[in-house]
Amino acid sequence: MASSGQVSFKLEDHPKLPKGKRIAVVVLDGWGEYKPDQYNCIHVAQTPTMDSLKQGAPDRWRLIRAHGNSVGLPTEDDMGNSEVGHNALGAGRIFAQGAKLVDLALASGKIYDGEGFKYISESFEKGTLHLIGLLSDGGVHSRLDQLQLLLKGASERGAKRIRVHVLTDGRDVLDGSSVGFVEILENDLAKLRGKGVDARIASGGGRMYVTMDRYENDWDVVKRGWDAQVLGEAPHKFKNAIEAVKKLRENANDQYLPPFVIVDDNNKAVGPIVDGDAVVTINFRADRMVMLAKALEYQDFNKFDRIRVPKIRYAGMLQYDGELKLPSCYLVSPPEIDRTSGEYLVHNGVRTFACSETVKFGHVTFFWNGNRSGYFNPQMEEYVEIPSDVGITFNVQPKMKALEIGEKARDAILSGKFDQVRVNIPNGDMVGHTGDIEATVVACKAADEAVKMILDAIEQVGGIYIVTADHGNAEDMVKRNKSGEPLLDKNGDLQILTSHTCQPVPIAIGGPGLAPGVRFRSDAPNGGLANVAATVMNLHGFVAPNDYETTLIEVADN
Ligand SMILES: O=C(O)[C@H](O)COP(=O)(O)O
Ligand SMILES: [Mn+2]
Ligand SMILES: [Mn+2]
Repeated sequence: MASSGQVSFKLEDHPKLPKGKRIAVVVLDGWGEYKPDQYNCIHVAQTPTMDSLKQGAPDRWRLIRAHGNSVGLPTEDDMGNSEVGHNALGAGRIFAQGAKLVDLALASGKIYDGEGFKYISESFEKGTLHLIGLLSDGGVHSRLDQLQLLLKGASERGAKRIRVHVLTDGRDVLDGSSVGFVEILENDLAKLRGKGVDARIASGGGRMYVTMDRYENDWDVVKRGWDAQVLGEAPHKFKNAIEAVKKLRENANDQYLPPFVIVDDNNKAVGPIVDGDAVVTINFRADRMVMLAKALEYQDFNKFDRIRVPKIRYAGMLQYDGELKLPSCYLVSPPEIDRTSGEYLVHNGVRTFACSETVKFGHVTFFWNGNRSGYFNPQMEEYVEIPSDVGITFNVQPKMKALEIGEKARDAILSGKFDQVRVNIPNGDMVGHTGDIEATVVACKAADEAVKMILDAIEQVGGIYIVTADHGNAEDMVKRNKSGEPLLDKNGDLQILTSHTCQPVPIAIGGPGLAPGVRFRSDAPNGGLANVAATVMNLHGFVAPNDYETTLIEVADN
């Protein structure tokens, strides 16, 4: 992080816009714009506040891009996600993201020349190489093709015994697709065995129930993974991973499969992690790997009883937390997201409040600040986390903590202690991921109510609001063919889309504090999430740094 040294954080005054307005920055998670049909939960739900903002188009409401190249992803087919979305929103520039950086490092072979790979390869002679991560082609946290290349590359460079610990997806990809991904992986491992490499799947489980918790919401999730991956213990034992996933899917979907271990003919786990082994967590995205990284790396650790702590060589696919330097070894350097808008604004006297509930808390803090935990200046900032419900799927509580987030934001706005009040409202996304259409409609209504609460407070204090989203999700809940018609599966059932989408997201500005003449420019039709930071800086009365993506607003002469 270039937070000191040569960098000047002084921002120039905006020639026309005043300082000192209270500004609410509202991010609706998973709230895109799509055609209004019965699978568009935002359309079906009662969302009077968001609907009313739309009336301000084109001057005060428009759409912006939130996927593909506009957020630093490898291709235009890549849907947006929270990490890249909030990185772009907060940093004001487009950085090549983890997915792309790993692609490049694998394609050039540089991944094998780095310190991280050298470090783990010292275990190849005597130990086992364990690869742990999300098994899908979702491209949000990891990608199957990258795992396949790494398996090939590591075995060609001396790994003789490899164990893969798979986490099934069904969240960034269709539910049920896990079987196919395990089959592809098994096929690759069989080929490696044909070449004399002892390569097998050792354990597994569904990502939301095993290992991939985030922001310390529920350490039991990580413990279940630890028990299977490290200790070789799980309630379900199978000889074969394809059979395991098929069987466990009878009672759970891909995201929530219980943990299992693969055992040999003597019922002994084939791949616990032991002294002398190497471990790589293959996800490039940070949030859902940080907790496991801590368990693998920290000597002092009290979040759960690890029972046995093997002496391993551990590397992340990337370094997941730049501030904590976690993990200390990694295969690919993460994007260097420096000089984020949060850091600039704090240096220019903007007192900031950020809030969400646990499952999205790091989005408006950690991701917003360029994958950096902690405050830039604790005197100027306050980050409030509202504890999320634990141990449930959010279709059961689709309102989540939206109103509590709204209340905290309202109070922060009214208190007069902050110039910027920033929130993430999670409902559309978290409930959208469950694939439950009815619940997602309830979720969208609750999110809209939270927005109203915040806008009302802005109205009271003569402030400004900017409302946007990080990517699509709730606006389309079915898989479609190229002409946009819903697709059915082989049983004739609708194929429910649990993942994000590639749709654009809305952005709206307003409030009594908005200076007369402020409107969206018409000459930035391709504007995306990265243009928001400069826009927010303008509304605070500053000009954004030169290398930031351009502002979305202009001040028309009246
Ligand atoms: O981690 C998740 O929940 C999904 O893979 C992506 O959702 P998010 O990018 O909105 O967090
Ligand atoms: Mn999101
Ligand atoms: Mn999501």
